Amino acid sequence: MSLEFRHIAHVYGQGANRLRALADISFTAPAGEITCLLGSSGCGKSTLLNLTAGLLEVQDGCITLGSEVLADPSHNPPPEKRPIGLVFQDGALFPHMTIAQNIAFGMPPSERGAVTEWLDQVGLSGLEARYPHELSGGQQQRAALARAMAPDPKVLLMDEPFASVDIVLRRRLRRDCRILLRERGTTTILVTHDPAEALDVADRIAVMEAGRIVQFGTPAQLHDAPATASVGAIFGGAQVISAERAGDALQTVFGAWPLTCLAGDLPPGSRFDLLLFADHIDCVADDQGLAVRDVQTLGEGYRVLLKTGAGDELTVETVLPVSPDQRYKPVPQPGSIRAFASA
Ligand SMILES: Nc1ncnc2c1ncn2[C@@H]1O[C@H](COP(=O)(O)OP(=O)(O)OP(=O)(O)O)[C@@H](O)[C@H]1O
Repeated sequence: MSLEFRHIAHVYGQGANRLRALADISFTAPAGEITCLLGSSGCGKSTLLNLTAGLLEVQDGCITLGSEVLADPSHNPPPEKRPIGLVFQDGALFPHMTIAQNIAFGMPPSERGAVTEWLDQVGLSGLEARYPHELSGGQQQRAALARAMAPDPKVLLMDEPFASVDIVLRRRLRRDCRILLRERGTTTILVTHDPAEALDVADRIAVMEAGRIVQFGTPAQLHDAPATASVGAIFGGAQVISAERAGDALQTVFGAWPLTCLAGDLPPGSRFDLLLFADHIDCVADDQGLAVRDVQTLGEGYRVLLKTGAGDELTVETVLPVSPDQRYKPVPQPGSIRAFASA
């Protein structure tokens, strides 16, 4: 079943403490897909998740599940009355119950025989009699996932579910989770601030900034036609810098670059956000250029951090050797930069 958000707004506090956390959020998380809410800290991801779970009351707008209203200002059922499973960052297993008891919690008594299957599905066979503190962080997250999914919820909400496990295990957990969710066709919303994680697991991504959806689409749609420079910067190695038009050039803190470095036309206006990639910028020795702050050796070539006198930094990648004592001018390759009207 698809989960649809229509014109959701949310305010915390009153008077001088009033804070608008969400404004006019509308999108549909398609049935059986994984939709990621991606954005930096404080952009409103958890608020939207908590409104869906019933941990917060919907003040404005409407959330529907399939053809039914899940919540609106006149109808805010408590979490236990919603067909929703929840997984948080720390797993939040019941500490006084064994892993088997945790997974069985919420399952109808007639189906509790399936606990063994769930233990197998999440790779915890043989650990059913252990208590949560006797498992590793990753194993606890697997148990939390099984507990949330065992009652067969129509929707699964996950808030930074892999954040507390180390990077190697995180990749495996993500992969296992993605496979399991796809197999079961569970409509899932996953909150993350990590673009790599969103790209790794998401069928769709809702990019959030300051309480709004900046863009909603598949990873390919976001890659091919980013709505803003910051959406484009989700993809590895991208940098965003400000520029102004100065005749036939773009003036930046790193120098003036010809309009021929643009991919496509310059949008209307005079101030722009430029999206550029480190491996599309050449590094030209120039005594009037920028100082080298750091050089990192890559498999082939070097990643160089250049710095202006005012402290602005730009990363470039080059196959030519770079001397830390030499100054360099960064020169973007023709057709390599995308320009967006500055907000
Ligand atoms: N209970 C609350 N009372 C007042 N303000 C709150 C409350 N909860 C969240 N906020 C504020 O609402 C805004 C959105 O918070 P929210 O937790 O939804 O963001 P987030 O994107 O999930 O952030 P993070 O990634 O850090 O968890 C922030 O400015 C936050 O300070």
